[in-house]
Amino acid sequence: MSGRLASEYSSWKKLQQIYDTEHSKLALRDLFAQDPQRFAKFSREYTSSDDPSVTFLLDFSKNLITEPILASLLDLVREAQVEEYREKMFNGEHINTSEDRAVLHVALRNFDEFRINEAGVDEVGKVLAHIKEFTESVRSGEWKGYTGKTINTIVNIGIGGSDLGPVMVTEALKPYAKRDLKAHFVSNIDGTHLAETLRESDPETTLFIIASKTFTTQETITNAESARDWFLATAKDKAHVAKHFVALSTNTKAVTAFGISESNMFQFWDWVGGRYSLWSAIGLSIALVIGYDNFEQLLRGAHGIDKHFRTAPLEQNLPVLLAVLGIWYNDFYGAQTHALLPYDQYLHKFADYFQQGDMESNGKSITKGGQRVNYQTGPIIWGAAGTNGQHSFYQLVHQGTKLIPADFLAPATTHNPIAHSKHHRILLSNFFAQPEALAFGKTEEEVRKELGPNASDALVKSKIFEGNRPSNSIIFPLLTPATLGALIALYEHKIFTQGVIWGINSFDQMGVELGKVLAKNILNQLEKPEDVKGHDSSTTGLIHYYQKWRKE
Ligand SMILES: O=P(O)(O)OC[C@H]1O[C@H](O)[C@H](O)[C@@H](O)[C@@H]1O
Repeated sequence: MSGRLASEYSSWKKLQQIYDTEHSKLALRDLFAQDPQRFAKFSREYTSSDDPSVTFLLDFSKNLITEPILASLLDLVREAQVEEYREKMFNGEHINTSEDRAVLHVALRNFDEFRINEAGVDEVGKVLAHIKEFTESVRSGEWKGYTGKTINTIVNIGIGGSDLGPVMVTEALKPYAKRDLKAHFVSNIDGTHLAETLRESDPETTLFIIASKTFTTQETITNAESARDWFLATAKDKAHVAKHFVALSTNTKAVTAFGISESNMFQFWDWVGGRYSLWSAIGLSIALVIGYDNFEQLLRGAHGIDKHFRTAPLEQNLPVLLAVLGIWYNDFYGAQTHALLPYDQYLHKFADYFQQGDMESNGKSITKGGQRVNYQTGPIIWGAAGTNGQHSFYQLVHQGTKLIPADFLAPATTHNPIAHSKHHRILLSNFFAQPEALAFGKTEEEVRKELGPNASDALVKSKIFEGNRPSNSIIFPLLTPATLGALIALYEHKIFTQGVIWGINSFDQMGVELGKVLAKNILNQLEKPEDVKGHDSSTTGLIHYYQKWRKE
């Protein structure tokens, strides 16, 4: 990010030229046939320097690249000064320029490395100790509700980054969960979300965790107030709130005004972006569910990738490699989306999580210098756990008109080896088969041979798989807390690298504001038709229609 548009870099221009002259000739079938070393050249194994059990293989050989293309992509990384910006991030420089903030989620999991001079960084250890002490007291049953009963239900109330990380991680690490502690996550302002959760909860044994960086988010505060009303309808005395409500926030004033005492507040800081906050106090629900030690493992796993990202040469640097491959398709091939396809039921929220992680970070069209970009920025992230997706949208991925680069992720071993791991072998056979089918397809000749001489042309054509559809495969031994931490950090730094190349600020989210402001105004106009003012005819018509039906 040098103040210039990415498209002005000579490496970008070179990539455009390579694309124009070579892309029609780039065929995975040929590339593999020509080079028996292709897998060896285009795959890397990561092993954490702290903990050898945290390891995975990234195979990116099924991408539409050659060694010169990869070299040019890495030149782009250099020309965009990604390494300099990476240092700025780790050093706590205020790279979130629009909000004048440091971007230091890496400091939350920094167990041994670097020193940063930023308010709050020194307190990270203190907050972790608070999380440890509190989670141990709740999990052991020492912490009692207002009638002396132990807590058996937690309800995290938060939205966006104060919800998605804890949801994704507690699902992913269910094998490590304390099974007699039920965890619910209420995010939506739709009263249904809270009502259905409260139906399953008992005020005497439920702990509410109000998770909000700003403590001003309309959804969260409204849900928290209604939860408090529900609690007090039984508990009566406001003093009992202290045993059943804690807050995770940067805003002490608003937390205490809500009625939660500072001692029941877990602090974090403005240099933790919402979508990067699961490593902070926002992870309290994770620590409650899987225990503090496992939570710390999650952080340590991420820290291992931080060190890798910071020190590995670009050719070996996994987040950088994922980033440039994404740029190749997004900016030169015109791919609009990127699919995350974990072959692991426990990772069924992984794509949801990175929808915010990636799209809120890189869904920008103005550079840090205020210029409109003339290229594509962040991709649309989507996906679902395998093999379910295969029975729904894979048809389009294999034979549709769109190019959909995808990451396939899978654990080599399972936490649930039922039927002697038969399920897992079937799952993995699909994990191996899908990228193979996407890359190599099925030729007309192969289809004709299979169908025999009497098959109609139309039938033959409908069964052809063009192939040449790129993917990455990531395989790891087992989904442990530390491995999950490493995988999340891998994608965080991929997103960072892409943002720097595109010259955008990956750490603000101005695009979510306008709708909020309009909703506030409309909320005041919902009562009477004559109040509905200042809108277009469509919005006015919709509100009027609602008013015909509204009950209270
Ligand atoms: O944690 P909070 O302050 O309640 O914010 C919750 C979420 O809402 C905002 O609108 C942002 O778009 C998200 O980045 C954020 O994670």
